[in-house]
Amino acid sequence: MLQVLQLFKEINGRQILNDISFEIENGGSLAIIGESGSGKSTLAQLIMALQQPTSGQIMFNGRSLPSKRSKSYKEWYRDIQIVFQNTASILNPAMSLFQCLEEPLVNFTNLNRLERKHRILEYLDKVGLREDLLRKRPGKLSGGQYQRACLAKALLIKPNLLICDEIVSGLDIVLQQRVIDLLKSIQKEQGVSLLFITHDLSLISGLCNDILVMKGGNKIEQFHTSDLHNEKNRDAYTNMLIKSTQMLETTWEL
Ligand SMILES: Nc1ncnc2c1ncn2[C@@H]1O[C@H](COP(=O)(O)OP(=O)(O)OP(=O)(O)O)[C@@H](O)[C@H]1O
Repeated sequence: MLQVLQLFKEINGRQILNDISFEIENGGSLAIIGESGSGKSTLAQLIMALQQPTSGQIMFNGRSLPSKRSKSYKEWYRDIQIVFQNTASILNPAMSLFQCLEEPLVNFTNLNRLERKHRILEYLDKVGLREDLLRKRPGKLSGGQYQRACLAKALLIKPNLLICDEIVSGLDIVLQQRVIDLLKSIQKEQGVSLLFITHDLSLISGLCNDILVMKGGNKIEQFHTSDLHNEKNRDAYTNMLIKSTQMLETTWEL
């Protein structure tokens, strides 16, 4: 279980996160929504131990957040994987896609060469990429292929928690749906917990059990996804986000 307790983050005297607490049960899924600059990515970076909080606690399956230099960092990083919005630097441009995907398997598993190859082919298929792409350098992949390759890289070591930070924002609507469907089936098959960060409410239904709304570094509210449209119980800010999503969808249909 992931537990985030009274988390504060200050950068250059500015409060970026202000008393954030939430939990994700093993196999559970939480969407974090909020406008640009609300602190969503900073929160993800803290959970990945890429930055340290000013105060507060992050626990995963009973262990505390390690510092990046500590021995337990490797274990933390094996259990929690992240796919970023801006993925351009995730895959080493000097390696083939096969080498990029093999790297985490070498670092985090005891699989032999043949087993690694099978695992890579299995996940390549899951994300809908062709085998012949494995010989290519990441720079030769299209944006959608690159994003899906990053997802395969994060998933093939079978993490317990996957953090997705705006991972479908740059994709067209067909690819967006494909990635969402993939996440749903991976959740079902592997029981991976999911923290799905987005500013787009329309992506969440059927994917996440709970929604946490953030604004200006503060947690506005958290509720079950089925209560999203229960307008009377929702904060005015959440209702405003819902309305703006509906307006965008209507414009799209016209
Ligand atoms: N290293 C940093 N130095 C200074 N300010 C920072 C730093 N990192 C984040 N911020 C500020 O913290 C606030 C929250 O940023 P963050 O990227 O976490 O928000 P976000 O909700 O993920 O936004 P987006 O959806 O646009 O990615 C922003 O105002 C940002 O400018």
